[in-house]
Amino acid sequence: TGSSRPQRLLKAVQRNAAKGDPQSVISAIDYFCRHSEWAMNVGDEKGSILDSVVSEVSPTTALELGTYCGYSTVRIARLLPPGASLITLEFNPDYAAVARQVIAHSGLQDKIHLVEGPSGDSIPKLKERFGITSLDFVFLDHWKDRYVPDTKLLEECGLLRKGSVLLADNVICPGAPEYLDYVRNNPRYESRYFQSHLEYTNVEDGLEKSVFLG
Ligand SMILES: Cn1ncc2cc([C@H](O)c3cccc(CNC(=O)c4cc(-c5ccc(F)cc5)cc(O)c4O)c3)ccc21
Ligand SMILES: [Mg+2]
Repeated sequence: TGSSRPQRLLKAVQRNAAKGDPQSVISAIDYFCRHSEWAMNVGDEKGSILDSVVSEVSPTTALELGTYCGYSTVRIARLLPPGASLITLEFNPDYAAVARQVIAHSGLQDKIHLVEGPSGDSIPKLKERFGITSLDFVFLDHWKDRYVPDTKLLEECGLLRKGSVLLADNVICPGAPEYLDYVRNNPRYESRYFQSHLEYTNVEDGLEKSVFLG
């Protein structure tokens, strides 16, 4: 049978991006998604907002929920300070296989730990598995109905500390209404909405940045 969209996206990276050059990997994916096939990467417009938040936080330990093809994984990892690392969770083995190759092409594999499996299973094991005490930054981009349960799970596992920053994709499209309700009406979070557009379109979407107050 034929190739999948993630596999075609990977081919575009391998053909058009320079090995070891994260920016060229990002540009190759954005070009492919604008001119060949739309794919659910955070994209360049929301990606610039992601970049500014990651740069501001400069996390030592970062977590991403939902790797997909590794586009935002590379975007985040390229901005990490020396010695910092990004853990990214992906349950779909086909997506994980493509993401590993996209990450390898970028040359950032030493800063990234891709864990295969559902977030609900992996989150409780992060402390023991990676020897972390808390997370400085979390990017939520997996199933939108998992944003609230996984945020509660991060709290329960003691993975958030005063100042931990959560950044959630797609809070308008496809939408995460329960999540917006949770973080905006919770005294333990200080939230702010960054208006933007759905990747590669002019449909409204945005990112919600929420700081855990402890
Ligand atoms: C539990 N667990 N643990 C790890 C983990 C990892 C995954 C996968 O990475 C995965 C698979 C399928 C869907 C998603 C969520 N993403 C989306 O659904 C999305 C949609 C659109 C959009 C917007 C408009 C449309 F018309 C169509 C799609 C735009 C976007 O940016 C998205 O992120 C994530 C899933 C559950 C997981
Ligand atoms: Mg998304």
